[in-house]
Amino acid sequence: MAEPVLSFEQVGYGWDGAPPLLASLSLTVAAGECVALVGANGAGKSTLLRLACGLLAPSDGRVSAGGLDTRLARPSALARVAGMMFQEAERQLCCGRVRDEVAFAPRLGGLSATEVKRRTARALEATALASHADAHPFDLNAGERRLLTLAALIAQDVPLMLLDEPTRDFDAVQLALFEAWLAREKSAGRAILLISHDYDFVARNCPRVLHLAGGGVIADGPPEQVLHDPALQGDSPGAAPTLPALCRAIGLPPTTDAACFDAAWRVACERRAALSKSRGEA
Ligand SMILES: Nc1ncnc2c1ncn2[C@@H]1O[C@H](COP(=O)(O)OP(=O)(O)OP(=O)(O)O)[C@@H](O)[C@H]1O
Repeated sequence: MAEPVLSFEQVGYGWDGAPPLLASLSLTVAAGECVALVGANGAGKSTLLRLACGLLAPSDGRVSAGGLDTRLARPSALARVAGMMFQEAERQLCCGRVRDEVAFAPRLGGLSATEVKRRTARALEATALASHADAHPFDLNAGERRLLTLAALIAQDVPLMLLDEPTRDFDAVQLALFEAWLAREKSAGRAILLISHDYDFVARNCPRVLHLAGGGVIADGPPEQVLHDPALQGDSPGAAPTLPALCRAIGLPPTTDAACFDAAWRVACERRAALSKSRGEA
């Protein structure tokens, strides 16, 4: 079997002076997987993403990204295998022009001027930012700034992308663009680990969900299963995706697929009508 793009082996991590945040945590993410990391505020999700790309080093265990031990690999080598979108886009923007921001990683990676230009143009096109190429990043709106961080990752062209609440600034059009991009990346074999508190988004886009709580992964499975775990509901009450929550409320098997819901609802209605008829009810 191919080596996973990301692996955590018995990883522990704690901030100085605080109790351990993560303990004996193991997980793997393979090429082509789009995995959501969910859990309560403060569970350690952003910390886990920073460990995954080597911005933090584990106190115990081993983190490997693209086959590199993040504790031992050079930052320049790690930047060729993993890239991260921060929770606040502003915190990772460092250039005065949109096109320079997108070109930053390829340029730093020593690529030829032609390749830097090609990647930059492609990333600006994919994120609908080409018309803003000469703008200052802080003159963009919040969703566009978020798209700019995505463009920078696209230009970095890494096998592992770590996205911290990628959809939080998007309007409906930007969200649709992002979801279309995600679908393409999954089929192209990119490994994506993302954090989200939007469980409808997760149910639509992530076939696998990890629930982080108490320092470890306490559930790992499809959204229908993990997002309805009472433990997660306890962490984030009322956050279950709306369609499965509706199924649950009216006694149908949970689904995130509108067509399946429709079919199950019709069958339930027909059964109910047949039952009423057999009882001689009006
Ligand atoms: N630089 C830091 N120094 C000390 N403690 C920190 C630091 N960054 C985060 N923490 C603490 O670590 C814990 C986990 O933070 P983290 O941001 O990883 O959680 P999270 O699950 O991503 O939360 P959220 O959903 O609110 O973004 C929190 O208690 C936080 O206060």
